[in-house]
Amino acid sequence: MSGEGSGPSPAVTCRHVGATRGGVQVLHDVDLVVPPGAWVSLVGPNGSGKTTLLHVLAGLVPSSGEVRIASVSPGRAARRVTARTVALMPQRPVVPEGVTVEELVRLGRTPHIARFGSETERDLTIVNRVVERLELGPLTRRFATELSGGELQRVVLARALAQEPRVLLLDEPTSALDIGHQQQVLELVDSMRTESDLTVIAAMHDLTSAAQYGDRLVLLDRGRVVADGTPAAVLTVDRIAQVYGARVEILDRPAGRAVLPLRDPWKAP
Ligand SMILES: Nc1ncnc2c1ncn2[C@@H]1O[C@H](COP(=O)(O)OP(=O)(O)OP(=O)(O)O)[C@@H](O)[C@H]1O
Repeated sequence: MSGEGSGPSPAVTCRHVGATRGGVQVLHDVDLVVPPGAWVSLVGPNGSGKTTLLHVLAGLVPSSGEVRIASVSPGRAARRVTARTVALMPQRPVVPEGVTVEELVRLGRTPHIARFGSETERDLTIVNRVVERLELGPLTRRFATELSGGELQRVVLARALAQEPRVLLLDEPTSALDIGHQQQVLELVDSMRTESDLTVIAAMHDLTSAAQYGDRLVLLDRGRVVADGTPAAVLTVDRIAQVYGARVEILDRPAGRAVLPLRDPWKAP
């Protein structure tokens, strides 16, 4: 599962990566090699370091060890170069006042526009295509600050996709979405992944979605990778009990592994 060997160059390489937040070490010795076109679901309890790892990969948080996205070192390369290679859909997007949905999505093209240049026909075509695929047409003239949480989440994903990155980092991409939009968004990302060899690394709390969309799961616990493999290898009843302190049943379905939370039968009415 490492993606090493004689295949294509990895899309993502982390070797012995560590990171501190507020003076505390929150990532320890993370090794991760991801081939182009893979979907890696990053799972783990609250505070286990998922967002920190995504921010390290996006070059937003300094780290020790080696980090490469394609041939770019995100913490060291110029921001524009990094932003043409890797896009982050943040968990808590910050939206400036007075910016419309269309303007926000168009901001995704900024790293591709020459300094002092303006948008080309191609930039506008890409923005329109993303808006159409996420069915955002009716929202384009609205102010982004006035959207619902789920609407904003889809707009922020559109901005990241308009960036045309090689690697897309998603931080809880469906946390504010209803069940229909969850499926729509995850299917869309998956089809863009297969169409354009996009590499996806998605932090997800929903273990069923993580297993059904990810061909590989990386489980973090207290800043360390404690399991890395197929959903079937990583998601076991015992491991979920140990890492999350949760009681679950595992269901194997044609679409993949499903994780069903169960109430303690002694406490149920
Ligand atoms: N800016 C910060 N300053 C200080 N500590 C931080 C900061 N950001 C994160 N941390 C701490 O780093 C640790 C890892 O946080 P992180 O957000 O990466 O976890 P997570 O797995 O994404 O959590 P969640 O599932 O709750 O979103 C936590 O203990 C968190 O409190």
